[in-house]
Amino acid sequence: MTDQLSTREGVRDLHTFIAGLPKAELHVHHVGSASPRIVSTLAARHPDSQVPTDPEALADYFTFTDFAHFIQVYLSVVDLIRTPEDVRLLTYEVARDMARQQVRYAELTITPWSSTRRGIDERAFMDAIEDARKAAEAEFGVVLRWCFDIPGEAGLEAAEETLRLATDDRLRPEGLVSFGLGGPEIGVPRPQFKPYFDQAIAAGLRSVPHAGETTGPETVWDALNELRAERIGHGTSSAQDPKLLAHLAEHRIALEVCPTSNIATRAVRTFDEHPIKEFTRAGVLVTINSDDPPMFGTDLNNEYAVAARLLDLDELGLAALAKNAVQASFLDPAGKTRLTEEIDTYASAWLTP
Ligand SMILES: Nc1ncnc2c1ncn2[C@@H]1O[C@H](CCC(=O)c2cccc(C(=O)O)c2)[C@@H](O)[C@H]1O
Ligand SMILES: [Zn+2]
Repeated sequence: MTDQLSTREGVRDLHTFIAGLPKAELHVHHVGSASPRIVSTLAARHPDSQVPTDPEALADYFTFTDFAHFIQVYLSVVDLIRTPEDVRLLTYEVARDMARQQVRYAELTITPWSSTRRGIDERAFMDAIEDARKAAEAEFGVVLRWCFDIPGEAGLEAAEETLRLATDDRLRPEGLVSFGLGGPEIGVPRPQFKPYFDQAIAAGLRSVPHAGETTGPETVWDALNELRAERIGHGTSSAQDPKLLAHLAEHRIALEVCPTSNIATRAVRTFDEHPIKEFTRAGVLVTINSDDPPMFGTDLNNEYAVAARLLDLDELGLAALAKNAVQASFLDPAGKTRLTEEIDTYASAWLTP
């Protein structure tokens, strides 16, 4: 641990630095970002729901025994989103929470199939997220982009439908940049989704599947070779395969690392066993993300603090991590330059006595 982190003053300083650091987030789920404040509002609209609204009860409810339990609880929150106005409220309020953390740009993973299959009109769904995106940019200064993901466990019908929602010219939202794959990995082999990723890529979307979160490095290879992944969601088990690490580093395939999520879902036992250090040592482009922050009792700022501890980083190291996310993002080149400069300006002002 650095001297700076080992003193109380140093920790506070580093936390203050992180809180003001302009950031980009690449791996964060729409429903998984519903804070207790948002959950309470939605639950008040739909009082028959099982989800507790009291923050203490909610913290208990969001304690998971394993990944399957996490998905079960996650789906109970999905059940709270029943109308286009719920979709708009969730999206807009998530952006408000991001702005409070100085997040300037976020690629938010949305599972549209979960909402349309529950009866929300697809056109109204797209209008709701787009309306929230525009309002969030104008009012909070947060630029949002969408990743539509296939809920893998729901099978090929869900894949087909997600592809249609993502590529039909009459539906495809302006903010959509990428195509993903989420949910459990065990028993859900990645290669079966190849035709859907091929078509999404042909339609101009970028490939960003989850892989290696709950299964081994072969799933990450499948994501690369079959789904032509440009970034990997989690990729935690890549650390078990030195050839894979070298491949990721050489091809600048970024990992979307979500440390607290990995502990909360029991994908990794303890923070000290988290492979993030192996990734950076191998020269892999590491980005820091929060995944489903309120469900895991975290936020993006806390994930940067965790990374600082695990990687022994000072302010410049943290600024470099923030710039990794900009580099690995699907922002246009001018947007990347602007945000990178904003991070550099912030760090130099902080470090200038
Ligand atoms: N850490 C994570 N790692 C992986 N995924 C994560 C993570 N966090 C959140 N997700 C989300 O969970 C969804 C899964 C939902 C799902 O499989 C499913 C199955 C059957 C029915 C339904 C339904 O809606 O009725 C949904 C994924 O699409 C993804 O966006
Ligand atoms: Zn995720």
